[in-house]
Amino acid sequence: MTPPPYVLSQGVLAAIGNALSQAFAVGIGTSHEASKPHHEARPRVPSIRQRSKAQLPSEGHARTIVEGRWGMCEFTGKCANIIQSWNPVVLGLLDSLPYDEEVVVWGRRWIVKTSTLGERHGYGVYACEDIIVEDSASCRREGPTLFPYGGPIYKRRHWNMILTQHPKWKTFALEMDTFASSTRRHSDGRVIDGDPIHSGNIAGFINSTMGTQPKRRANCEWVFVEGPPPAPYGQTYHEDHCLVIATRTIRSRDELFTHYDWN
Ligand SMILES: C[S@@+](CC[C@H](N)C(=O)[O-])C[C@H]1O[C@@H](n2cnc3c(N)ncnc32)[C@H](O)[C@@H]1O
Repeated sequence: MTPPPYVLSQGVLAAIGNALSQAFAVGIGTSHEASKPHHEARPRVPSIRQRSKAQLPSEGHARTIVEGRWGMCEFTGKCANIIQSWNPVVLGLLDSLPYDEEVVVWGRRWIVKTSTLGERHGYGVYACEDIIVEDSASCRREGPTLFPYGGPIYKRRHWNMILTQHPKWKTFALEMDTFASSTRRHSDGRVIDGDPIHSGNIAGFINSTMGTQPKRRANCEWVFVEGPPPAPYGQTYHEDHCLVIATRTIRSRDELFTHYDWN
């Protein structure tokens, strides 16, 4: 009888681990790992030897390994389609997002630097030019588009599976499908993994007005848009997308704030 996986010898497990890590050593977009002083050290995916017994492949079920946000994620075969390859440039985002340096994203100049909330709250996004929202914009969502909220898109239940494997990840996940059920296109809600370190997602650095002292006023918000982003960005890549929209005039050197529960 074949022994159950939990009695495999350490040597066999180590050999499997080595083979797998050679085959799938490259994570998605880790190019600016070096310049992230405000971020916690990224927890490395444990080697197979360190993993709990429950995460080892079950008997008779083919294991598929796919690239995760950084490092590897493992899933059984039926979940192998969860990862969409992500290239920030396709959506007009930068493949590397420097700090303290002006960048141009979607035709406007921005800088990512320490937030006005204070160093312990990390970075924030600042405008480097005025962005005028006309009083005549009757609906706040008619304001100018700033940039997309970009990153690989997962089904909610698959994202939850990834998180159970990586409980220490600081996540920047944005729910795409929170709008009314009558207009839902997907039965399973989708999530954008907007980690700015790995996806060039500048929107991931926008801080919340929640609990701020003195009170900050939101000057932008993220919205769901059905259909692909405007040309020339992500035309064929995206079925739907999320955008950050200015909701009131933003002056050069203003930090962007929106309202979300960051706790
Ligand atoms: C989407 S990130 C924003 C970018 C973040 N400052 C960074 O450097 O990664 C959300 C995180 O920023 C911090 N944050 C955002 N809004 C905040 C607020 N109003 N007060 C304190 N911390 C806040 C919290 O640590 C939160 O988990």
